[in-house]
Amino acid sequence: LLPVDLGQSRYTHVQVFDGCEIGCARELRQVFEDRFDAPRSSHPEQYFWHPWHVTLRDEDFRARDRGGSDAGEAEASSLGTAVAAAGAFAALSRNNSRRGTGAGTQYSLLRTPAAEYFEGELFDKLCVELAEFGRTRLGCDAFTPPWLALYTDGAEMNWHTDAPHGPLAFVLSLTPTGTHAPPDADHPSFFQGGETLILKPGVLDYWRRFDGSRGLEVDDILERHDPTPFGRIICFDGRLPHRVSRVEGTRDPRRGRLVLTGWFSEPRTRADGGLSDGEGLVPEAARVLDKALDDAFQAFEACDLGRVVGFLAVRVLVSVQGAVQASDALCDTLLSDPAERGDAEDDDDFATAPPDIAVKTILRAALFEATFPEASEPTIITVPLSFS
Ligand SMILES: O=C(O)CCC(=O)C(=O)O
Ligand SMILES: [Fe+2]
Repeated sequence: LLPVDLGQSRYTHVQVFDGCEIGCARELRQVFEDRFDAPRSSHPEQYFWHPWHVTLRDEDFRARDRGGSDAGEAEASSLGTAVAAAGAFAALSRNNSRRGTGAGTQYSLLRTPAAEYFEGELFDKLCVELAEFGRTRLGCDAFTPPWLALYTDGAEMNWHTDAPHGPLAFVLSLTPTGTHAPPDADHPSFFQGGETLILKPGVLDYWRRFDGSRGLEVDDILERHDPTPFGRIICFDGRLPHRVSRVEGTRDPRRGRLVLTGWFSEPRTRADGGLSDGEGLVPEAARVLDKALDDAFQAFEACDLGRVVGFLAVRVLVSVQGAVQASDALCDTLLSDPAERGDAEDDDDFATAPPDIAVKTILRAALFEATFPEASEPTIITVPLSFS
């Protein structure tokens, strides 16, 4: 589990945070509840929801080709549009030959941009808290405009990936504890399903160490994350195929699955403490960090490591004397390209292929060699590194 010393860090595809990481979660929920207070009258705020429904019929593929919900268009306009187009586009293979399934559902749920649904002040608070959560827990303090998504009976998100959106997807549960239970659970619930299902990373490397002596069952293939308890945050590598299982049961929005979702994105270096200039590092310290990173990158090249892809957020602790005392991974989705990885490794774990580990070992060494300026108090630096 992260954070852990860089030398020990391994690809971590999901991190789950229970407890009250987002302090305003209850207020967000309350706003949602309040909108049901007078069900027989009508207020403008009651009309925010968009029924997002994307099928596997030809027309919905054609709509994408026309640019209706297309990443090409999204890039040209706002980030919000990009997110709107996101799931649908990412879900469909870039290979245009996939056509004519004819029926079936890719996405079917209600959603609305959280920035529209919540009033300015509360939304600002949410953004501050999400940024703080991302910064301290994951090393990412920027995120795409979040969505509020509502699932009642029949709603689902079919299998897809979100590779282009940012290093980590997040799902904050605003679903009351106790409303959900898996099928065949011992206790009753308002709905079943609505779980975030993620294909296990090992399944994606299926043939590498194929064991024909043993059959796999659902828990060997999929990882399941329940939509409750309330306040849970699931952060995962959106490059992995994932879905939200179909909700069955309640049609009452108050008893369904309500989540706030988005992607942490555009990370930048942050510093807190003696060497901070408020956000980043003071120039003299920034030069030391740049030099250490430069050294590390030169060493990667000299070692001719294979291709490594993913995201690494490193938290560096610097003493008042300027010595590096710790370098921990907060977020680690680094993987080696199997095509360049060879078969030399003896580690059973798909995630622990050598080049990505070498990257971290080298980086750790370079950071520990750095000497930062002296300061009146220790400094915590968060360094986000994207490898592509
Ligand atoms: O709600 C979830 O658990 C996942 C949401 C998701 O995959 C998405 O919004 O792309
Ligand atoms: Fe997704």
